[in-house]
Amino acid sequence: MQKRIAILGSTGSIGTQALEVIKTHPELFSIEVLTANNNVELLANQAKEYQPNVVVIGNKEKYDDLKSALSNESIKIYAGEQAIEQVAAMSTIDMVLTSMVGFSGLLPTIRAVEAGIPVALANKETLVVAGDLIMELAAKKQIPVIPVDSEHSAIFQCLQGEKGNIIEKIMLTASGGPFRGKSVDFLKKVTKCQALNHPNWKMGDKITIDSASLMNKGLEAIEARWLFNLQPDQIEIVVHPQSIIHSMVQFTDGSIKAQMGLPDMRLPIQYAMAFPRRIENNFPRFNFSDYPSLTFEKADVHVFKNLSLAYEAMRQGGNAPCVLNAANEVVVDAFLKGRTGFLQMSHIIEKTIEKSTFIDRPMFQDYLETDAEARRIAAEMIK
Ligand SMILES: NC(=O)C1=CN([C@@H]2O[C@H](COP(=O)(O)OP(=O)(O)OC[C@H]3O[C@@H](n4cnc5c(N)ncnc54)[C@H](OP(=O)(O)O)[C@@H]3O)[C@@H](O)[C@H]2O)C=CC1
Ligand SMILES: CC(=O)[C@@H](O)[C@H](O)COP(=O)(O)O
Ligand SMILES: [Mn+2]
Repeated sequence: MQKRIAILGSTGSIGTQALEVIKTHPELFSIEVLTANNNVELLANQAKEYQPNVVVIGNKEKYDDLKSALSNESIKIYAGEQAIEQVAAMSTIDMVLTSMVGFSGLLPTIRAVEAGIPVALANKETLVVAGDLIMELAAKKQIPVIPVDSEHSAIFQCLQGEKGNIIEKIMLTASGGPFRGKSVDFLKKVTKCQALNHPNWKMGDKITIDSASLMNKGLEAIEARWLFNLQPDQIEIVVHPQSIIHSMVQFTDGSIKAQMGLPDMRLPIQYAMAFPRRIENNFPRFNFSDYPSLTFEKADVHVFKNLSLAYEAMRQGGNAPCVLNAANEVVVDAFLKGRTGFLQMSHIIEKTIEKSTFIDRPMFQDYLETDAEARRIAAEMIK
């Protein structure tokens, strides 16, 4: 029986790789829903090839273009944020892959979980913003949230077969990004082009900038906290420039399990979609002789302030990670548009956290308001 998949963000890096996996395994997966924000051309081509029941374009202004591109197909076409939310809860879906970027993933993820649909979660920002509410809802509904993010997939894989409260700590590996080992002086002058040049992974622009600033690792620590029910002190960052060990779990008896392989997101995507099965593929295999040394370092939290900011927000709790995320989305967008410098990003995030209203025990509406307030505050500092 095929698993009917909804891919939210099918035109992005994760979305297109998920479609590659699905294409190789038509006996296991079919596409029920595809969504994108602006990229009508790619969405329409994907729809023609994979014949989903429904496609949605987030930007309503693109609806007519999508409709005419798909005029010869019998595919339902919708537009707008709310339509994405609604399709994420369709009863004909067996799994939602959240591969849209940023805060935009929050509401569709909640709708999917509310509707009792298992989630393969790539969109880490969703858990950074409201991990407490989402994991509580998922537990209540007994719905699996299966990580796609490579580090979290690694931990999830290490935990298979283990029982009880057995995690002493986890070690999230970080490549260190394109600026590993560089000084503050160097970072003052780095360009968008340099920051987008990730040493090991080809990803969307937003996460690539996050990797360069180490905010990605901060967001991943918060993501791990919620996925695996950990305290901040149980989450350690280990810089591993080769990105071969995708993360590790140290158990209460001191034993460490690691998951490793070449950096290829198709593997964690496939693992999440096929879970609990492991399925075959012909992805390139890791060969030890190609990597005579796998190395490990400490992260430089003085140069890469984002990592400390994220840990502080995680420790502070409440709506602080939501503020951090919103400010980060604003500054990354500004950096990509050449409107702020690389180091200013951390400065603006720090100031936004200082100026935002702290809420100790936020409800869902508080998160929406926090996100809006933090975006306003951060944007003011970019003008
Ligand atoms: N890329 C990777 O290897 C990894 C990514 N992740 C996480 O996965 C998520 C996706 O990353 P990635 O694939 O790199 O991102 P991309 O930028 O490549 O793709 C983002 C996708 O989301 C859509 N999208 C963007 N904004 C909106 C919006 N406001 N509303 C609806 N849809 C939107 C885009 O549509 P359009 O093309 O039309 O703009 C596109 O389909 C992120 O949260 C990232 O942190 C995690 C681990 C690895
Ligand atoms: C592929 C993936 O999961 C990314 O989140 C990756 O981890 C980014 O690399 P960094 O370790 O440089 O952040
Ligand atoms: Mn990752």
